[in-house]
Amino acid sequence: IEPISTSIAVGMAVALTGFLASYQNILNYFHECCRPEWISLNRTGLQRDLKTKLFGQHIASRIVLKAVSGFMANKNPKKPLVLSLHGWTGTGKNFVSQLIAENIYKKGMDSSFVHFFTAQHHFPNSNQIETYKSQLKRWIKGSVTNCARSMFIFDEMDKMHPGLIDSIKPFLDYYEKLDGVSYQKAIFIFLSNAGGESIIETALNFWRAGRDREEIELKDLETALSLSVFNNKKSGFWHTSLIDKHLVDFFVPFLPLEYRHVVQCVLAEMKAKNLKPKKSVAEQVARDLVYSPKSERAFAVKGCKTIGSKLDYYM
Ligand SMILES: Nc1ncnc2c1ncn2[C@@H]1O[C@H](COP(=O)(O)OP(=O)(O)OP(=O)(O)O)[C@@H](O)[C@H]1O
Repeated sequence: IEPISTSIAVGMAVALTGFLASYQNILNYFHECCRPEWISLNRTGLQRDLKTKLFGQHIASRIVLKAVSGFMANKNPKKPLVLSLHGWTGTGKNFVSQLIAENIYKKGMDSSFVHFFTAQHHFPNSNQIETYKSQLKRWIKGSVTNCARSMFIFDEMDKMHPGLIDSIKPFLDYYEKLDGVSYQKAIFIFLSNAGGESIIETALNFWRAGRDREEIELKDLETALSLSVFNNKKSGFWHTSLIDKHLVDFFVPFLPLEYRHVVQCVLAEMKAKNLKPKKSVAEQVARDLVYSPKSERAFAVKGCKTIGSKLDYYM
């Protein structure tokens, strides 16, 4: 072996390795991949967003921050994080999922590791359940194989076929590995209106008693989120099966929104649209919404849901 050519060959190999490593680094820098540079919790960011962007949801805010930061700080979770978000329409369930995604994934909801399903859009035909089941299972397995820190959001959970929910149950469980894949670092978020009416009832009792909304505690809503409530035909079946096996880690109640929260939503929407926030216009928009019960006008029937489109009309 000739020493000079050997040194040149070794030198070239080292240089090539170095080049490939830096090329990989550059690639990772520009192209989303399953690494901490792209996926890691910004706890301060999540805390700030929940405090400043989410209105009227002190309980949800607290639970979500604790649940997500505890889970993400755990290097070896025993099971995936499963959150079940409940409440009336337009109260912020999708919005909170978005805030979670934005503070974990650099690309937020646009991340290729965040998967969003909605019952009526993705699984519309009940006669195709078997196809949906195998597609969904394959999708979840493929995604988690690709990246353990994947997030799955299921909207309109109360409209999902029970068979489909059954098919995802194994992924939520305490298995170390399922067919060679570990799901323990994934996050599953279920959104539904189930329990919404009972949450409103509790909030209304506080309102009528002239008590501060912030005084409402999770334990006050426990009945609303209890099995007995979910156990009705309309919204119950899926929950029973998940609760029975203790697969849901946190039930997160969303309170109905009041006039003052709607005003905050309108002002936030103005800011988002680069419009100069005008309180008088925000109050006008909020005043023109429908509230329930009619006599007391306690809670906005559609929460903050239609604000975006309404604002165009008022400005
Ligand atoms: N509590 C809130 N704080 C701030 N903004 C809110 C809140 N609730 C709703 N919004 C605004 O209204 C929009 C619609 O709300 P969102 O989609 O989160 O409602 P939802 O609870 O998921 O309703 P649904 O049950 O009908 O799906 C959000 O994108 C956000 O801009």
